[in-house]
Amino acid sequence: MRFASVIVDVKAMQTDRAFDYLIPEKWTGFIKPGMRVIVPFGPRKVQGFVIGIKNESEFDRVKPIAEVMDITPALTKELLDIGHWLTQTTLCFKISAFQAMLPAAMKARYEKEIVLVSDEYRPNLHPKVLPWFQSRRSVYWKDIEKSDSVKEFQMEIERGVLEVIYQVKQKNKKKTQKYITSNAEIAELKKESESGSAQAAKQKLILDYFINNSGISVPLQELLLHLNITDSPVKTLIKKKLLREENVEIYRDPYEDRTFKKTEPLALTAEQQTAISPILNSVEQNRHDVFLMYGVTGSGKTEVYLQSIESVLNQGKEAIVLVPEISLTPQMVNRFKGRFGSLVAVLHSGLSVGEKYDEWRKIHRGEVKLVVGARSAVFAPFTNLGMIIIDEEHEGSYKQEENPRYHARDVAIYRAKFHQCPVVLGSATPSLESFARAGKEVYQLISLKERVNQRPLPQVEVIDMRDELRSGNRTMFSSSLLEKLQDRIAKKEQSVLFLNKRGYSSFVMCRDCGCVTGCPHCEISLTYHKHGSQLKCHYCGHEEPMPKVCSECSSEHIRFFGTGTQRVEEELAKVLPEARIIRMDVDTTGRKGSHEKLLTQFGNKEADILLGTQMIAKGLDFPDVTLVGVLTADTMLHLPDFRSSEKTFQLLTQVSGRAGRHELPGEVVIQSYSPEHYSIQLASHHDYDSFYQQEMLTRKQHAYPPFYYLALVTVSHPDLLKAVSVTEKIAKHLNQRLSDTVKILGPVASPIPRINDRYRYQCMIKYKREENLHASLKMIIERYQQDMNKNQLSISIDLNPNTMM
Ligand SMILES: Nc1ncnc2c1ncn2[C@@H]1O[C@H](COP(=O)(O)OP(=O)(O)OP(=O)(O)O)[C@@H](O)[C@H]1O
Ligand SMILES: [Zn+2]
Ligand SMILES: [Zn+2]
Repeated sequence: MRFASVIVDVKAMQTDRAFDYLIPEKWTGFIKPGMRVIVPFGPRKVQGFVIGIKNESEFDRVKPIAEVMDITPALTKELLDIGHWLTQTTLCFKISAFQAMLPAAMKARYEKEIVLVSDEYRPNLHPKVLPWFQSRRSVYWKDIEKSDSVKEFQMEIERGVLEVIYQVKQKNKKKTQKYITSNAEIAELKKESESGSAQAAKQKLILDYFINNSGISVPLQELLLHLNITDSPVKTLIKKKLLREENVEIYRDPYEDRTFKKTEPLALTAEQQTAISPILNSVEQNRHDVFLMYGVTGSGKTEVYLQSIESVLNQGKEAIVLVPEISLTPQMVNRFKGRFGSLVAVLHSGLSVGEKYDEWRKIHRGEVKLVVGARSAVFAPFTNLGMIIIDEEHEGSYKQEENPRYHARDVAIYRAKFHQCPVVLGSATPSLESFARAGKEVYQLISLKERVNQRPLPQVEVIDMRDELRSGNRTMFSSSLLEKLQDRIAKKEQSVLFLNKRGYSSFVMCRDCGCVTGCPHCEISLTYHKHGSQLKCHYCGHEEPMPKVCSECSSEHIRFFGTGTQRVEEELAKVLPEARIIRMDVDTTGRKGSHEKLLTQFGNKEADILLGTQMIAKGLDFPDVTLVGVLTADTMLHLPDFRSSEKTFQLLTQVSGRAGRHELPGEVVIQSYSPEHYSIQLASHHDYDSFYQQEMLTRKQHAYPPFYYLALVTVSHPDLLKAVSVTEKIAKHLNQRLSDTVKILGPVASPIPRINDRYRYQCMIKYKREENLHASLKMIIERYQQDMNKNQLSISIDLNPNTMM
């Protein structure tokens, strides 16, 4: 008898281990580690992952597996191993780790179809499989499941002649395309071709094509284009039964209606050449190195990525490129698709569940060699990885803020060690952690200090907005910025206006009593949305109409403050009526494809000014942009977050980097209420090195990363006293168990003390090396497991928190 060790989908401490299940006779040899199964668990049936197969079980009453969900393993051995590692390093449940590595489409139970990959494989199908495909190309798995041929099917799938497709229910039906195949022996085609009359010249052309490419199945459109013919001779040949047409399902390719102009590798500049050579070296020698490519904005990092990837693909290996969600702009995608065409899969949150799954399938089947994607693309199921690149490596979004709370950089390095291949971390403003590691030679530092062709970095002017106010300017545009905007319009050049929205939004305040309208469920002010004149809570989703009078003092002098992009757009229209403006924010980019449409319009010079939030800060490369204006540089500076200076510096450097990237020189205007702050001053001088020195001093002084590691325990409960008392006990427990070198801060209220009617308390642990930490934190979860299951208590543990919020 054979048994499977299964991790079940029940998220609790007691069930976070493998359970034994009997493998029914007919599934013996079929079930493999990495497959998902349905198993009985208590009175219910739950999903689970098989992590191992064994001949014995130490238990005597072992229940059998009820159903098999996969036909080939969903997770490779490597990914299973990563799952175990994630469990240990992020303290998540094993099941959460495994689920995080699969596309959403595979998290649910969908109908499975088995599809013949190509008609040419039909004659060679296994005799037990062949009858199913005699006159069809696809069969439902639920029909096969009942037969005695499951193992043969599995073999054929592993061989790549059959494919499993999960039918994700979608509004739009599957897409199909007409394919043309020859329907007769070559000899017959030849006979027809030679007998042809003059008016059948077109037919001869087609016949010769199928004679020379025997067995080919070609999309009709492609054939017509290739031979420069209409479809009527094809139809004639189909009527003569010499050809046959068939509708074939095509992938839902989100980029299909786009043509990508093929690009060739550029001749590298001397600096790029120096930068790429250690990377190529590492690729050639299959060595695991981590490179930190520190290159100023516009220094041509992307070209270095592209040519590094080329060397990996030439070796027959695969590569992963991670980019932050927000900079996964069409411009960025175009650069990879333009160079590597259909070898590229793209994964990001803008795709539908079905599209994501289709992209994932291409990776799983080995049809693509490169994936460009956001954070979770680091789990792409490649088996022969040759490189992982992380662009904008300093970005906070590489850290997942829910279980498993992993950082993509750590996963990338872990995978690259396994595959003995390099990791390239790229940024114009590396995170302090990474730069410090490069300083200690844990990472190899590669520097690109100049822009391509020695183009200068833009001139930056910092404006003190308090002075503007004093001199009577009450608008949100300093006179200098306004002048420069006018100048650009006159010269037919373009400008980018950036509004830093994070940590700052339009709130409603009573001018008589100063009362700010807050969310009734969260300790945070409501945000004003002009559309529908609504107030919304960005944490719990609560909505209410804009009040007419103050709820405290009944005054009618109630109005909204702050500068949303809509407000800026309106103000701009007043001071610069002639300007053509494109606004990009969550409201204008909500619909699919609108993001891209707006950028294309801007690229076509249909507007003078691109106005937007974070989403325009990165990755954009427009030749005629010669002015960048930052309206409010300091909105992030005062957030209760030890990274606020670093984030401000990074953001200002990135936005400034959008100006003057091509022939025309660029200029930047930064408006601020605290212009003397070092992160603003040093960003305006493009001085990363000094910023690094200064910020490291502060971090050292206050015992923050990279000098100390952090762990954050957040406790929440509807009852304030309960939240406080649990946090107190946790702090005490940690104090007793951990060494004296550890600093434990708290309990204190979280920066947002209440969300969704739950009070939040936290306790922060600062440590350098602490053997006992993981075990002690695990004990906490065990201790409170019952309370968490039954009494609405929630405890979250974040090792390496990215924000303190
Ligand atoms: N060797 C080269 N020769 C000519 N042009 C180049 C070369 N390398 C890069 N470029 C061009 O220089 C511009 C800037 O390069 P790229 O966008 O790769 O910089 P980057 O370092 O990735 O910038 P950022 O960090 O600001 O996004 C691009 O338009 C790119 O096509
Ligand atoms: Zn009031
Ligand atoms: Zn709320």
